[in-house]
Amino acid sequence: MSVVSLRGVTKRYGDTTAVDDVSFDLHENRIHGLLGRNGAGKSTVMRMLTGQDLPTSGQIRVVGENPFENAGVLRQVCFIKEAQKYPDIFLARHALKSAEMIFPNWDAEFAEQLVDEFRLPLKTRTKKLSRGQLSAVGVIVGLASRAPVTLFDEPYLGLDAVARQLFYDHLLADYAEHPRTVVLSTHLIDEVADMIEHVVVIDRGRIVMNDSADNLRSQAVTVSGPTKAVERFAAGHTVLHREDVGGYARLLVSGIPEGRDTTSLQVEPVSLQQLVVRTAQLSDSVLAGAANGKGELS
Ligand SMILES: Nc1ncnc2c1ncn2[C@@H]1O[C@H](COP(=O)(O)OP(=O)(O)OP(=O)(O)O)[C@@H](O)[C@H]1O
Repeated sequence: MSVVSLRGVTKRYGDTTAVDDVSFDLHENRIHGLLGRNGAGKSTVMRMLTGQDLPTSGQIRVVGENPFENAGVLRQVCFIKEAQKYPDIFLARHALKSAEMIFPNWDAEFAEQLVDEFRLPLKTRTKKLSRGQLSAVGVIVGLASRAPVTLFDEPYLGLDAVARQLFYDHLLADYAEHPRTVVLSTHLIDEVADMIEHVVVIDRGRIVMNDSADNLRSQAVTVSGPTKAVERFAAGHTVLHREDVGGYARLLVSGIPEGRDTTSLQVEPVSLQQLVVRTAQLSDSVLAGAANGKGELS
């Protein structure tokens, strides 16, 4: 079932088209990765989903309704972003207390456990917290709110590696017990790859990938070996990336070539990060080709 749906959504800021005629759905009780390069449009999408911004055109539905100025919907949506601002007088514990008042599914015991594990000083003013401690406030709110739709917009940039792993472990364990729809936007794709069940990649405001992580992984391989054999293997398929050393080549091939000779070749699965990065690069070179009047890859 679709919990979030966008249909023909465009968002313009003056001359900038941040989101360009985008349509996609987010499914109930799944962990989604919303991925893309800097300035691709991820935060803009999330702001519109959480009623903080209106689309220029198109339709947005969250749990079946327009989220804009809709308190009933917004109680079911928790949006955690990097460098969240709190009123100057707020101590860390006030930030948690106000989340407790907003979110009907708040689990105070779970929040306390997380405060201990993330070593959050509750009596410190939020504006005096370190970057990582401020990120911890967001992560604790995102987890303990148990909101049916929970969006994390790179809230964990300040967290050290141990704290990030704590976040991933708790998210997975808590999601297993209390399934909900989660959206993770991050540039640390390798770190979250095992958690993500569905991937949406946005580039220059447009959707360039929208599929289950398993499907995406099964749709590409890396092949390496003697150049001629590698090229025979990949013939007729899109090459997302190529490296040549001497008489050897390593290709990231979209699609799994069937019935090809793999003698002397090494054929390996592709990581989600590789796939996302190379697809974004390919979309860049296609655009560059079009701008040069070539219109295709050389
Ligand atoms: N309030 C705004 N006013 C003007 N332009 C904006 C505004 N918000 C976003 N943009 C522009 O819209 C585009 C998309 O920005 P957005 O913040 O959604 O990207 P992003 O994918 O979240 O990037 P990053 O990964 O760097 O955080 C960018 O070109 C950005 O400059």
